Amino acid sequence: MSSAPQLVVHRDKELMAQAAAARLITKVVDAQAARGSASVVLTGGRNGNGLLAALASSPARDAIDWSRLDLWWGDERYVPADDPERNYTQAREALLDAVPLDPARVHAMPASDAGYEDADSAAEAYAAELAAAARPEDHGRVPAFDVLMLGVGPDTHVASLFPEHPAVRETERTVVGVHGAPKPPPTRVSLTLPAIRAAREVWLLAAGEDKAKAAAIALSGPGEIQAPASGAYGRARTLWLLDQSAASELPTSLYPPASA
Ligand SMILES: O=C1O[C@H](COP(=O)(O)O)[C@@H](O)[C@H](O)[C@H]1O
Repeated sequence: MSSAPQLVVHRDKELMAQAAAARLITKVVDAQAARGSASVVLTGGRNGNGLLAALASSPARDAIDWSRLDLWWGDERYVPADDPERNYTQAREALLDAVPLDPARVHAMPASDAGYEDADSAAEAYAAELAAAARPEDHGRVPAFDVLMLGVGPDTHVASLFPEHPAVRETERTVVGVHGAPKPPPTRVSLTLPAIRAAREVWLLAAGEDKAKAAAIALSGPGEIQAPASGAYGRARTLWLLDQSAASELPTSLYPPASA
């Protein structure tokens, strides 16, 4: 099952971050009410961190039972644990250090000094962690994440799946080591498209002028090898959350007139 993308366009990136944070709170609260716990995959990058910061400053964040939330990552820069470029470190600064999470449910991807031989072995270990968390009803090797968020890069990359790169062609493994990424740092660990597509909902975040071309290309239907963002979809829903700048090169037929 896959879902056609739905688009929501907000006035600017601040409003987009606040609205997406509100949407995430509701989604997590609903999943916890329905299933006891919720699982969310975080993204790195400016838009993802903006959303986390908006969540941190929202009074409604207390509606979430943080102890019953599993957090995973879509990708990680393969750098030492104390490197400020790590997506995990940036997420901690934006939100995670301020909320009462259960540390056993915070599934950071390994740092380069965590004792693995290389990014490929680190990826294998993360794939094993995901497989161990998948329940029989998830029907796969990764949990059926409630929400998986992806920041869309200006070149249409999502997670660490870059256009024409070997990682975006992966059809078997759920997590791979990425070598020679065009955006620094060159070595990374990333979920693959098959793992991303196991999520119930995939949310693609694109705010800012530098995302306009990427959104237009990804939503105009090229293949996922050329535009990885176009291959990211959820089983129940695929949602593009944009601001007007990022939507400026889209045909207006793709979304209703911009709201707030
Ligand atoms: O390097 C990365 O970049 C993308 C997008 O980042 P942005 O700053 O252009 O919004 C992000 O989705 C990914 O997680 C991250 O590792």
